[in-house]
Amino acid sequence: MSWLTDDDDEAYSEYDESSARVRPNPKGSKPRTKHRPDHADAVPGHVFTVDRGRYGVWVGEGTADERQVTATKARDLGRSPEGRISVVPGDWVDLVGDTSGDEGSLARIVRIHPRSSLLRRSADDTDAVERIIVANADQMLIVVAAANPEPRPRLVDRYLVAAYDAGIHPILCVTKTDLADPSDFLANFAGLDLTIVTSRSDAVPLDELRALLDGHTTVAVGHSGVGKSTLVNALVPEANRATGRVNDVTGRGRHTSSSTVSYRLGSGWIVDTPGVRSFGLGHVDPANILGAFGDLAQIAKNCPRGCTHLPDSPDCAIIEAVDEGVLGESGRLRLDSFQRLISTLGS
Ligand SMILES: Nc1nc2c(ncn2[C@@H]2O[C@H](COP(=O)(O)OP(=O)(O)OP(=O)(O)O)[C@@H](O)[C@H]2O)c(=O)[nH]1
Ligand SMILES: [Zn+2]
Repeated sequence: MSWLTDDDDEAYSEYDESSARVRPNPKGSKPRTKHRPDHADAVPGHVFTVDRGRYGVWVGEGTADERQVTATKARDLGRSPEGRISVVPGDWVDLVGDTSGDEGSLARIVRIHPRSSLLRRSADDTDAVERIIVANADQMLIVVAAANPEPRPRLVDRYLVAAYDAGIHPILCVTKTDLADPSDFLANFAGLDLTIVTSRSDAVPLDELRALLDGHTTVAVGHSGVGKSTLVNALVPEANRATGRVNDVTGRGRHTSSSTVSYRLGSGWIVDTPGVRSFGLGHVDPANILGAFGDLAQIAKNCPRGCTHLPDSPDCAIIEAVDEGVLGESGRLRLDSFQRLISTLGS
């Protein structure tokens, strides 16, 4: 299956929205950017936030010249045969114009460096139009509360699918463990390839989280009100993300943080996304979803060719294994998750 291979550009080519192509193996080939206007004086930078056509870019990171530059997108960057090109947090870009970072100065982004990953979502499952959330992330921190709001395994499944589809390693962080014991909820994810951390605001496991995040670009996702901002603020005090109160009646948080921002964390980055309420997967190839269910994928090797693994599939090895109790009750739940997701995508 192509999603498993590191060096398979073809698997990604249909998703290319731009001349800045996804290059799954960062150490592989040369940059493939087709449009190469000769901006010999361009300087590289790292996009940390985007706000209404203005891009916040770190330039000269780690040097005495380190500065934050505000930039726009050059017009020729916007004209690509494949369609509109978006620049997103996490992108490495080349800048021309006034790159001083002085008050009121404005630079222009003329190139996007090849991306090692792209995390996308569509508005809903039937919508193939996708939005890119972040580029170059290699980890996803899925934040979910043990209670208030109640954890939803299905939502986590969806994040997992998006992560695996993008080749990003998921970490599940359960917050508010002072309010409820997350064991039953976590049983849903037994056997999956993901790292699990538990947290409570009066005892955030900072050392554990920092060790997991250091050296990585980690995109933090989670439903509004789960305590993601609280977590980001604990990890990156200067982030100063707005934290909101969860409505006691509905369990829903207010939309308190609105733009995606990338913060430095040790030698890595944490990218905080605004309360993503919907996580449509209209752009995902159903064949890739099995990747989020490692134990099922293993068993699926014994399925008949072309097996959809849906309830009516004849001789499906996964269904048989679950019926025989090989994967226990949690295996049944995961098969259920998996089937729900592929049938949602197929409709
Ligand atoms: N009891 C308890 N409350 C928490 C914990 N973490 C966060 N909260 C509270 O939960 C509410 C929501 O926290 P936020 O950090 O704003 O949640 P968020 O996920 O960033 O929400 P948005 O900003 O809306 O995206 C706040 O009132 C927090 O004080 C925790 O571990 N335990
Ligand atoms: Zn099958």
